[in-house]
Amino acid sequence: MPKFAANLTMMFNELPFLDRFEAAAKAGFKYVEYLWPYEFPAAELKAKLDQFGLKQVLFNTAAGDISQGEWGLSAIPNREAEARRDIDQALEYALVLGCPTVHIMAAVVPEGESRQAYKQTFVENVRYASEKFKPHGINICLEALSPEVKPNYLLKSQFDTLEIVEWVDRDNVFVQLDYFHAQNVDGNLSRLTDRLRGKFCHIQIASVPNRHEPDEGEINYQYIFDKLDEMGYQGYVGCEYKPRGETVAGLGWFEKYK
Ligand SMILES: O=C(O)C(=O)[C@H](O)CO
Ligand SMILES: [Mg+2]
Repeated sequence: MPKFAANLTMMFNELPFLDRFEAAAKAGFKYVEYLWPYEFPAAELKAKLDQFGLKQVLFNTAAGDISQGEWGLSAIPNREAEARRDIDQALEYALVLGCPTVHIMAAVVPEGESRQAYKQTFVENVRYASEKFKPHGINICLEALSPEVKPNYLLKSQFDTLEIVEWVDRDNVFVQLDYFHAQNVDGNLSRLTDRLRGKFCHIQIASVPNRHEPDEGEINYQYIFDKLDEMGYQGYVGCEYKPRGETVAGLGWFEKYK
């Protein structure tokens, strides 16, 4: 049965962020993920995890200056020093939080820039991170984002991500298989899951097209969850969706998994 993680960035927005840990635990979650921890001291977040018996299973490297359209620095040529500081910071947080996986964000590729140069830079920074994280048993995942969500992001298709993972060629670097983006770009989710077998270490879910709870829309998630069980998938499934309304009211789908 899948191990579901509440995404505290997207869910429980009725509450201030630091109150979402208790809400997630009360709703029956044992695991949490969220995009970025850096607004808070790692020790404060760890105390929240411990207070409510939660395990942190994923977070991201810093996004850069979102107001300037940045969405990750690790693929931007000539910004390697900043990217590697972000990677080092992510490692510090992962060690305090006891988090097994970090999503290294790539970058948006501005019109006219060389995608190949961005890919090369990303590979080199991910290899740097792999070496730093490996002694601590921490995995890295890389994620494709659909253009409707993040236009011109370096990774669009799951096969863009697979190309980078195989190019990096390190045993602690994997695909972050977000079925919302995968359905929007690649489709054919069952065959895609088979093709990525052994290459993904973290999954995220949301309905398509509205990115709500997984109990609506065009993806038959029960079929996907059963397939993951049959494959023996042992990772986590991040609930990275925007609740239709009040978060707990939308958790009927989750009842049978508690
Ligand atoms: O946008 C997503 O789907 C993600 O999982 C990243 O954390 C942020 O782009
Ligand atoms: Mg995602």
